[in-house]
Amino acid sequence: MLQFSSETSRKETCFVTRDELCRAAAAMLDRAYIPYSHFPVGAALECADGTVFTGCNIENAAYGCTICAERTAIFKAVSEGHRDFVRIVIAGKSEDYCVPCGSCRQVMMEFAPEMEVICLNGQGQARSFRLRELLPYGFDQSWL
Ligand SMILES: O=c1ccn([C@H]2C[C@H](O)[C@@H](CO)O2)c(=O)[nH]1
Ligand SMILES: [Zn+2]
Repeated sequence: MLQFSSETSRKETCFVTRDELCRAAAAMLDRAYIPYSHFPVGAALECADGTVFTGCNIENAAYGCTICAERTAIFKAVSEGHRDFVRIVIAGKSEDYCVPCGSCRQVMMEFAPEMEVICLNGQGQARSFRLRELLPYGFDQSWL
């Protein structure tokens, strides 16, 4: 868990700039455990109160046990009592913007259907989406 203090601080809580959030996501690329794919991904998730949770992808010899960077960050947040997500940055190293997989989109939909998803490529360029754009007609609690 990270708490940033910057000039963007509002009220008594600390809020992170988009740039800081992008840097936090990119810094997680070095933590990725990727002996099989060699495809590092980093993530930084901002909660409504300004708390930031980071994550990386963690692979396993039983490939299906692999967890994505986004879900690492989200599950860290939920397990610490945070469910109100504002935005997530996903950082990759390739030329293409690193977009979230279907499972991660579904997990984001559970908690924050209106959240912003910012995808970075290896050059640090960003492309921003709304989760609803990435997962139209997503399945949620309203169906149950
Ligand atoms: O958005 C994504 C897409 C893929 N991966 C990981 C899973 C696996 O470790 C590697 C290759 O799929 O990248 C993520 O962490 N996030
Ligand atoms: Zn994923």
